[in-house]
Amino acid sequence: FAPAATFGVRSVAAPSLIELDAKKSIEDLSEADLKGKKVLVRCDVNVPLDGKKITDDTRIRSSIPTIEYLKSKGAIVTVCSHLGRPKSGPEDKFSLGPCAERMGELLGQEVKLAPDCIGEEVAKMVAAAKEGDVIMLENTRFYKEEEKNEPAFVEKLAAPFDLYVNDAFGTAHRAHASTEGVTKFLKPSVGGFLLAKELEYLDGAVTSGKKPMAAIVGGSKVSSKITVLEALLDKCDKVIIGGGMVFTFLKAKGFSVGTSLVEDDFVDTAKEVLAKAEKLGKQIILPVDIVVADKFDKEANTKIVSAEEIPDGWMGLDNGPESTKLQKEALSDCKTVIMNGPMGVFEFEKFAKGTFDLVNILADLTKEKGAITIIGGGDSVAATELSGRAGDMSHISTGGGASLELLEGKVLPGVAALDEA
Ligand SMILES: Nc1ncnc2c1ncn2[C@@H]1O[C@H](COP(=O)(O)OP(=O)(O)O)[C@@H](O)[C@H]1O
Ligand SMILES: O=C(OP(=O)(O)O)[C@H](O)COP(=O)(O)O
Repeated sequence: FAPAATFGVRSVAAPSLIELDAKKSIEDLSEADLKGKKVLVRCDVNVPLDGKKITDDTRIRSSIPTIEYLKSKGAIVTVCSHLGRPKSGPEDKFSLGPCAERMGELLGQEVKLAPDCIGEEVAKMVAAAKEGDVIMLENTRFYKEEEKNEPAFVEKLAAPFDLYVNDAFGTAHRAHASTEGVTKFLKPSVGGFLLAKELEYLDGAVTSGKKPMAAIVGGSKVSSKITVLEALLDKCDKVIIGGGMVFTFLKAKGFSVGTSLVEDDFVDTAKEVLAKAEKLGKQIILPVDIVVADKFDKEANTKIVSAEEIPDGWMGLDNGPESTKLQKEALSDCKTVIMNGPMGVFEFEKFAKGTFDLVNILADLTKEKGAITIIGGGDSVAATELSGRAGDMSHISTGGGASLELLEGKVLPGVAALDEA
């Protein structure tokens, strides 16, 4: 790996996809390394919420083995994570309270929520904790310095701890204070079980993935994910675009998109992606019909329109049935499929069909044709669990953007920054 200091906010290309064996894991630590030691564990407990109710706890459940292991070795465990994308400081709706409570239920012990992620109160709580205790710090993104990876903040975050474990696969593509910066202040800095499991599976599936290979990219994080698409065209035979990602592409093609989600700054990127696909002779499958709504509401009035004729004042919130047919046809010969991002606002029943139908298509592809299907991302996994077909997929990944960047051939900064084995 290149030295961590050379990594920016996004990951960088590397000659080999993942040199996991080159990185230290918690299993490389001795009893003495852990007994009575204060361990900062970076998890990704960025779960989907309906108010304060967790609608899918996959990411929390996946974090448990590493925490149990550390406890069993007599460590004092403190978990940190972000939740959502708070814009300006602490906001109650982004509090990690529900995650601490759920983690406590899963561990069968209290997980105390610290009032902050840095500062005196946190230091006191950690100092007073006993072997086997688990504390959760409040949302690291309540400080803008987290995403900026500012050394002064990193130092404060690291201060109460002896060592660091990164188990946040879902955030490993971000070079943030709690995923990358902190490794410069805490030694050893090692990977946890979830991180290792994800990298191991995805490395195999991607480097020796059978062709034809397809990537399905939807959801609402347009600017995060549109930049990955160009590179994905090199790896994949087909790219299916859905969800909120669609409208930036439709705009790039010159169609009107009503009040749909569009990131105007990325219309040119969409044009470049379309041009590259044409040059390479790769298929980009965009929806041909869209379920539109007169407002963003579960009770909105809806109708199905051509993707080329979204009326003024209406917003696209799901794929239409003809689009699903096209997707099914395109996927029918694929041997490896990776999906990140739902096809519509599946949280509202009226806009869930495009996502659930596609999930069924993928599950059938695995069951009936033996295709490798990988579903990644908090909301994509939530939708797959909700549909009851999660068990029929080859792999449910806790990382969406992280999986896509791996598929793209990048080394993730959260992994690159860990100690060499
Ligand atoms: N057409 C759309 N317009 C607005 N939001 C959408 C649209 N389609 C899907 N979404 C939203 O995208 C969100 C998930 O996006 P994202 O975070 O990128 O996926 P994941 O968590 O699987 O990585 C969901 O909450 C869903 O409601
Ligand atoms: O949910 C996440 O990513 P994902 O939606 O790509 O799976 C991770 O927690 C990272 O969150 P971020 O995209 O706000 O940095």
